[in-house]
Amino acid sequence: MNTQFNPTEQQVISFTRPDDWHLHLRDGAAMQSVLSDTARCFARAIIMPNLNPPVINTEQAAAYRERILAAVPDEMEFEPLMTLYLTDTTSPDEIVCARNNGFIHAVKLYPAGATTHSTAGVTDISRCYTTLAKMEALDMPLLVHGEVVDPVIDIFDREKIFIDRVLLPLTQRFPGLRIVFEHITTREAVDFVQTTSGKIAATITPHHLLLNRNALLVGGLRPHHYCLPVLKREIHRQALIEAATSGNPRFFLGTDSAPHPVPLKESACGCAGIYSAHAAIEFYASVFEQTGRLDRLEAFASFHGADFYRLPRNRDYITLIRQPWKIPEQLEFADSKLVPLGAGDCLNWKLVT
Ligand SMILES: NC(=O)N[C@@H](CC(=O)O)C(=O)O
Ligand SMILES: [Zn+2]
Ligand SMILES: [Zn+2]
Repeated sequence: MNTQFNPTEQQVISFTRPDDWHLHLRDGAAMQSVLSDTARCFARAIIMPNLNPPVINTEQAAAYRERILAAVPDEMEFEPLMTLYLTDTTSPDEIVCARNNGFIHAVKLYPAGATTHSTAGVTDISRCYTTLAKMEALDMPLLVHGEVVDPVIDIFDREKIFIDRVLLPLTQRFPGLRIVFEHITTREAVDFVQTTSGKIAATITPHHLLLNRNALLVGGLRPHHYCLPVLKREIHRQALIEAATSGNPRFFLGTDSAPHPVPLKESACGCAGIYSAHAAIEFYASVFEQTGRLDRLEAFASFHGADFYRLPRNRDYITLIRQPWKIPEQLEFADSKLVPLGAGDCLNWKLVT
């Protein structure tokens, strides 16, 4: 670690307060222990609905929103942007209800069995066509966990194949539907988002920018680097870095911060999910700095997502200073602990709070 002062290096960055466009807050005591990590930095976040049981209607989303707001520490401000979990039986009327409610900003598609808490997800997208048509008509965005669940498809190919089998046909059938391809992990996903004529954007996580699959598998199995979609080869990580730092407004920040307690990660069958909220903006800053594109961090973190969701950009600012600090090995998580992304590592940037 080089902590010597280098006068040619930028020491402070200030920019418009960012939002997190993909976040798992969980519920109850678990939510209570992670919420301030997000609220210290982000003004708003798109809240994933994969609770157990999932958030499938407007009433449940409104109640969840109230629980989140009640858990925000007094000295912080934070706006949860709610989503509904799409099922085979979500009705067009439910979309109308969600749209009229005003707090619901999107509907999330989990292919059944694709990821954590997705058993109630969609078994066949054609069952949702009338509901998707209503979303298109009411301009309600669809958020997508983009992986096929076909057991014969290799796990490293599940995103790529999802594009051809599901996403491309979906954009052709519903050209007016706004879609966010969540937590993209492959060069193919980057290419698709860049070139499609559909109204598509994508979120990119800090862990997929920082790590390739060696971080999961070399030198021993590292369960805290296991997430879905699973980490990919270095060429894919490079494509994601290029996309995130390109200035293209179709790419924006979404941490997919997904906390799980240590015993469920360090297990014979460990859960998918990486926790990054404790240092999210600092992780992104280090990636953008390494690429020589700190000047493009603000647009990626604070403008592109708000513009896509047609929400006003935030008006206040955050400041990061160059101050090396060590990420804790563990954090409290309800009555357990979690191991955060970068545990024990040093970060050069620190958010001033
Ligand atoms: N990303 C993950 O690996 N896990 C997420 C679910 C998801 O976003 O797919 C979770 O809820 O734990
Ligand atoms: Zn997902
Ligand atoms: Zn997620």
